[in-house]
Amino acid sequence: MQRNPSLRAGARVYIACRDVLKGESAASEIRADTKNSQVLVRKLDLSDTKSIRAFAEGFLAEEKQLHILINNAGVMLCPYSKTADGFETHLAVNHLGHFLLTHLLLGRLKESAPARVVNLSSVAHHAGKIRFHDLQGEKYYNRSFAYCHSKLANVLFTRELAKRLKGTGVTTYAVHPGIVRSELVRHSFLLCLLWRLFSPFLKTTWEGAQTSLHCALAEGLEPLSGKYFSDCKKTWVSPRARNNKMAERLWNVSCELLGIQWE
Ligand SMILES: NC(=O)C1=CN([C@@H]2O[C@H](COP(=O)(O)OP(=O)(O)OC[C@H]3O[C@@H](n4cnc5c(N)ncnc54)[C@H](OP(=O)(O)O)[C@@H]3O)[C@@H](O)[C@H]2O)C=CC1
Ligand SMILES: CC1=C(/C=C/C(C)=C/C=C/C(C)=C/C=O)C(C)(C)CCC1
Repeated sequence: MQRNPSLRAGARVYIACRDVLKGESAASEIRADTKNSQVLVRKLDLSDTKSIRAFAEGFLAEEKQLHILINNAGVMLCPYSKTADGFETHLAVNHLGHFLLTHLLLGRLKESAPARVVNLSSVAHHAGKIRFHDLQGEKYYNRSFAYCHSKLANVLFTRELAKRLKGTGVTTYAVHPGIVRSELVRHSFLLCLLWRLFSPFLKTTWEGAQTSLHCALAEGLEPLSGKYFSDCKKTWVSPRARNNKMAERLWNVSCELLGIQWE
């Protein structure tokens, strides 16, 4: 696949990011590469519900259409911390932030249907559990498992969202991008070392983007809404990720935590 396919197709793309300077530098590269000037950078800090609401408000005022939402941002192996809203950081950034953002933008996605929501998960979801009795990790915290739990939440969110979106023309997919040579390992000295040593065997960021792009752009994926993809193919998920009761409970708890009502 070529670089930046949706931009080459003439789409307007928003880079929603916490570091606007970093976003602008990426946007300049993409503009130069695609000759499409329609790359816009906006501030979005997924660890802060105020920032998510401000981004969504600005976006909805600016844009009458939204066809593809890629919930890509993620953090891994963070030392224990809570966000301004009082949520454990992995849960907040990797799950609740995307959950709230999708909720706020869903009306526009429905109006623009056919439309798609792509949620970045991970093979790490296999080791995840939803610890409803201790969602904020106050009783027990392990930073590797905290990441795995949040990535399971991404698969369960995708599953429940697909169920609720049936018949709307909006479909959704969960993605494992592969093991990618990115900055995700920044909090672990050991993984930074492994990533360097094994760098030639890891996917490049370009390769890592292909499954997300496939789910966002490939024709005929609508019957697979709610499924999990790796290497551009529907792939097996863990038994917990197939648990509809767990998906529904996580949905309800997420709404309660965020103080939202999702019909
Ligand atoms: N790399 C891999 O091997 C794998 C990655 N994944 C998933 O892929 C997705 C992309 O990760 P990857 O590109 O590898 O990792 P990177 O760390 O390179 O990219 C993650 C991005 O998320 C952004 N981000 C982090 N916190 C926030 C926040 N609070 N608000 C807004 N943006 C934020 C980062 O912003 P900033 O640039 O400012 O740091 C960064 O741009 C993640 O969801 C990850 O879990 C899944 C499986 C394997
Ligand atoms: C042991 C080992 C590796 C480690 C892989 C790990 C630890 C991957 C974790 C990936 C995660 C958690 C991705 C994010 O979701 C390498 C570097 C592949 C090289 C071969 C030896």
